[in-house]
Amino acid sequence: MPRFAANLTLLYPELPFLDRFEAAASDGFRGVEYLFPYEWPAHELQTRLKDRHLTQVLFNLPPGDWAAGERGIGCLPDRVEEFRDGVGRALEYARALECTRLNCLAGVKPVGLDEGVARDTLVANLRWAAQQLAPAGITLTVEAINSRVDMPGFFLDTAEKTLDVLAAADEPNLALQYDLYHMQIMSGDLIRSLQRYLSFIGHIQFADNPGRHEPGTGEINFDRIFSALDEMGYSGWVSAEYHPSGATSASLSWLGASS
Ligand SMILES: O=C(O)C(=O)[C@@H](O)CO
Ligand SMILES: [Mg+2]
Repeated sequence: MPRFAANLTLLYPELPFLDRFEAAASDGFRGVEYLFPYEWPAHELQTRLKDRHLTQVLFNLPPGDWAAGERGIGCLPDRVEEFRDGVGRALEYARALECTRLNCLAGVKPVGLDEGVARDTLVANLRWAAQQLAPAGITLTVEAINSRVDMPGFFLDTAEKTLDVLAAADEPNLALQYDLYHMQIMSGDLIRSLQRYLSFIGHIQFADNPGRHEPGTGEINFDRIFSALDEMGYSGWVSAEYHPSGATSASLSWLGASS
């Protein structure tokens, strides 16, 4: 079965954030991720990881003003300096947390911004960021996020668009972040698409659809998908990034069934 990680931003909402590491380890997770580490001192996070022998699997580059609705600044031509500062900040945390994977959010394209300008900006930003991160052994993933339900206007909303941008940026440490929940909404045909894009995938996340809750609450056949990932030889992390429909530990029967 795949190596499962817990997304601590979405899982264990019943606990204060810093207590979620302990809870995830007690439930059997060996890896954790979360959206952003930046509001906590790195040493606080380091201690939680070390105490429970957890691997920090991934976190996102700074996304701009998240509270104001920004969802990344990678495609915004007037924010390149801020993007570059964010890469430096993320690198400091990644070093402290021994994290070898960062994710870049492309952002929502403002209505008046030319598509080509947004794409060129993103390609140049990704190339620059990948080159900064490579000496530290870090892979930069780029996530395709559905623009139908969760992030209207998100610039990269399909695996195909994301791979096109990655090919243009053309750096060896760039990869696709494949979130089964978003891809089910945008295109479906999940197993065939995982097979097709396997060599470009650097990280996988999941939630059932509709609802973005745990496996078994929606239409996705997770037993079949997890087996298929094994059959394909996928050896990376697969992170649970869902809103538990009740207490988190009670939502993990998929983990028990698979370990
Ligand atoms: O919304 C998602 O899906 C995510 O993975 C967030 O971390 C934004 O990247
Ligand atoms: Mg995701």
